[in-house]
Parts: sequence; C-alpha cells; structure tokens
Amino acid sequence: MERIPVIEIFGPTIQGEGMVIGQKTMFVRTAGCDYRCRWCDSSFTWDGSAKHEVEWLTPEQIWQQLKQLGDDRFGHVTISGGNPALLKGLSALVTHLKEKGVRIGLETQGSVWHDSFDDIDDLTISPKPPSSNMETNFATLDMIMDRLATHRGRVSLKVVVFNDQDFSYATYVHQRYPSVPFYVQVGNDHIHEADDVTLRLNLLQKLEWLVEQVIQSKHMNDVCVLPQLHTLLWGNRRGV
Ligand SMILES: C[S@@+](CC[C@H](N)C(=O)[O-])C[C@H]1O[C@@H](n2cnc3c(N)ncnc32)[C@H](O)[C@@H]1O
Ligand SMILES: Nc1nc2[nH]cc(C(=O)O)c2c(=O)[nH]1
Ligand code: SF4
Ligand SMILES: [Mg+2]
Repeated sequence: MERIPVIEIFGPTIQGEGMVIGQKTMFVRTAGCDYRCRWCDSSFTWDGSAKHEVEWLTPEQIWQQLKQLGDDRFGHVTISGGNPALLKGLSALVTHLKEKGVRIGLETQGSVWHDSFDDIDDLTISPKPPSSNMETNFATLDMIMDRLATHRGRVSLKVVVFNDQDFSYATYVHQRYPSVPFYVQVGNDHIHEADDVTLRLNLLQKLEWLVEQVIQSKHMNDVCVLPQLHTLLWGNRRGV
C-alpha cells in the first residue's frame, strides 16, 4: 500500500484560513516542500527540524489516527503541508478518505499539478508573493487554473500579503484569474512570538492595513480579506 510522509495529524479544530474559514475539520500535515518561503509558519515540514517526527503512513493508518483523535466528531479533513501535491501517494489517501465519506480540503501553492485535485471538495491554491523570496511559475499556474476551470468542488486563490509589493502581486494574480474566488490573507511576520496578546495586536493592525488597501483599490472589488483565525485564537502553537 502507498505510504505518505506525515508530520502531524490534529483536530478536530476549525479551518482558520480562506474560503471555508470556520469549517470544523481535522488536519493531516505532510512533510516536504518544493518552496522555502522566508516566512513559512510550517517550516518544520521541510527544514529538517522535525524529521524525527515524520512517519510514513498508509491511508488506513492515517484514517485510524484521525478516528482516534476525532472519533465521530468530524466530517471534514484538510490535507496541508509542506506541499501535499508532491506526493505520489496522495491519490490513495484521497480515495480512502472519500470511501469513508468525509469531505476533503487541500492546501497547496500551485507549483505542481496533482490528479487528485479533481477529487478535492475544498481546494485552495496559494501562490507566493515577493516577500516569500519565491518566484511564481505562471506557465505552471496557468495550466493548473485551466485544468481547475471545470472542477466540481470549491476552488479558490489565496495570497498572503505582508507589504505593498505583495499587494501588487495579489492584484496581478486576481486580474490574471478573475473568475476564481480570491482571498487576501494577513501575513504573520511574528511566527516566533510566544505572547498571544502581543501577537493578536500585531495581527489585527496588519488586518486593518490590509482591509484599507482593499477598500482603496479599484481592482479589488470582488475579493475577501481574512486573518488567520487560528493564529488570532491560539497564537503560534503547532497542531491547532
Ligand atoms: C503552511 S502552507 C502549506 C500548504 C502549501 N505549501 C501552501 O503554501 O499553500 C498553508 C498556508 O499557510 C500560509 N502561510 C504560511 N506562512 C504564513 C505566515 N507567516 N503568515 C500567513 N500565512 C502563512 C501559506 O501561504 C498557505 O496559504
Ligand atoms: N486551524 C488551522 N487552519 C489552517 N488553515 C491552513 C493551515 C495550514 O497550515 O495549512 C491551518 C492550520 O495549521 N490550522
Ligand atoms: S509553500 Fe507553503 S509549506 Fe512550502 S515553504 Fe511556502 S508556505 Fe511553507
Ligand atoms: Mg498553518
């Protein structure tokens, strides 16, 4: 049976980001990423610092852990990472979860296509702005968004914004794919802050700034602005 590298499984919690914000869900976080975003809040998935926590699990083993944690208190599972789209074994996991009757969300940056995207109920594509130090391959992103044009589930684009340059990038991405529901998300540049009160204050100031940018932009009349709700609630903790 196909195994995939899993770094953490947690929940039930709520989806703290993007188009299904607030949705009760479990999380399966896979290891490994093709990007190295400067501000990645999940860098332990790729920087080696948690490599001893990686377990290569079969879909059934993942399901057993989900059941152990969530029992009958969940009906939705979000797969994130790292970049889950890198994993050949993702298809088997998605098929298994569907057989169990749960709805599936997936978070990826849109750098590679995976056939299992077709079977995801809530698919978030999150291209990375200049502050990440990553460069978007728009030929690849075009191909992905093209294939998703006939997707049966919910698809959205979500760009994290830290500064003016990122906001310009977000505007560009929205204009390039105008028919795709578009979200801008507050960037957390205090990912090591341990004091939740300090962090909240900082994030709310950033949110206010981002809302103002959207209000003032004639190109952003049909976008949603969101914070990371889980960070506002629970700070920089892992597994929430
Ligand atoms: C950790 S990533 C994993 C999935 C995939 N690699 C991606 O980037 O979309 C999940 C989401 O967290 C966002 N994210 C990562 N670091 C962040 C930060 N410091 N502030 C706000 N959002 C962040 C990413 O942009 C992405 O939308
Ligand atoms: N509650 C909660 N919501 C999230 N949405 C996206 C997350 C991620 O790290 O991919 C995430 C996460 O780590 N926790
Ligand atoms: S693409 Fe996602 S997981 Fe990878 S480094 Fe960037 S934010 Fe982190
Ligand atoms: Mg996160």
